[in-house]
Amino acid sequence: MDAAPAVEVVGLVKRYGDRTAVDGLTMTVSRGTVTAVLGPNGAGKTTTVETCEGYRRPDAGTVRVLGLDPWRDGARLRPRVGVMLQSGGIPTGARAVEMLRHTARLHAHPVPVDLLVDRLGLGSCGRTPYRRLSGGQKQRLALAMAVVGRPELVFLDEPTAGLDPQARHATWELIRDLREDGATVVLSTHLMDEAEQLADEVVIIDGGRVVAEGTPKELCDGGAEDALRFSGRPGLDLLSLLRALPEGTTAEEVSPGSYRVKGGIDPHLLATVTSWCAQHGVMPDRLAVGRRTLEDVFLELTGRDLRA
Ligand SMILES: Nc1ncnc2c1ncn2[C@@H]1O[C@H](COP(=O)(O)OP(=O)(O)OP(=O)(O)O)[C@@H](O)[C@H]1O
Repeated sequence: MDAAPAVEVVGLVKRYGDRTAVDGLTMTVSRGTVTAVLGPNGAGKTTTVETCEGYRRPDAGTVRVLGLDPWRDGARLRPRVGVMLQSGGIPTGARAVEMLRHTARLHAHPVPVDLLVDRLGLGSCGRTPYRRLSGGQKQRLALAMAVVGRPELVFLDEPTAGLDPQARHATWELIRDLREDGATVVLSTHLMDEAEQLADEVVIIDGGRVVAEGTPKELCDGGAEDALRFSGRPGLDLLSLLRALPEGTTAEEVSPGSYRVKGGIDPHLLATVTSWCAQHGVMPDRLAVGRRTLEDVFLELTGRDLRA
């Protein structure tokens, strides 16, 4: 069997005019995994993924997808790779399920269309022209089109953006089943719970480079002593807080309005922080003690929350 990784990107550089969107990015996606690509807006996720899909040519570096060059070997890769686009590519007058049946016929062993229609709740809009579908219906149709050919590798760009919770869970189940069947899934997302729920590996991109990668557990455990975290209004007087805390404690504002206190976390320290907040009219929102969440890791690395 072909042992090449599903995706191997080495030193990728991509520029738009004098703007460098991807700046020496290196990442590997192992076969049979779900990898979440996270990053703030403008980090270079879409450019990287579009290069892997063969839509963009690298300015430097190499990209291999299933062992092939997506720019040159597009024709060989197309039947093996599913791509979910955020928009475009579908004629506006085409009827949803007809489009899906048409796509299925192009593949040797498609997933039964009725099954997909049922699982993604597309039954009610089967005869609706594409232009009349709601945003969520378009999104689900794009997902169905990406997976109907049983691809070995699927790229999903924010697959659940704008979906209601029910459709989101149906999508997550479908992604889990794809992995169960041995497919590799690369998904870009803004949703931490999506990454935490689905991803075997997480790659965090910022400024066109990978700033962290690993399993969600590795990323959350990495170098972290326990800390107390809370949110409040930005710009709290941390010197005043520190004066109330035992020596050796640190307190910082990791991003505007997000605070982290480290060192000797115990009930006494927790009480001191909440009492300081009470004295200063601060409601410590999302107060938590313990291991970092993926969201904390992201915030600490990029200084921004995912939607910033
Ligand atoms: N076609 C283009 N022409 C010029 N600049 C572009 C183009 N596409 C992207 N860029 C710029 O390249 C950088 C990376 O953009 P990219 O879309 O890859 O980031 P992203 O991480 O996918 O962001 P988002 O989460 O907002 O989709 C940004 O600064 C963006 O403005």
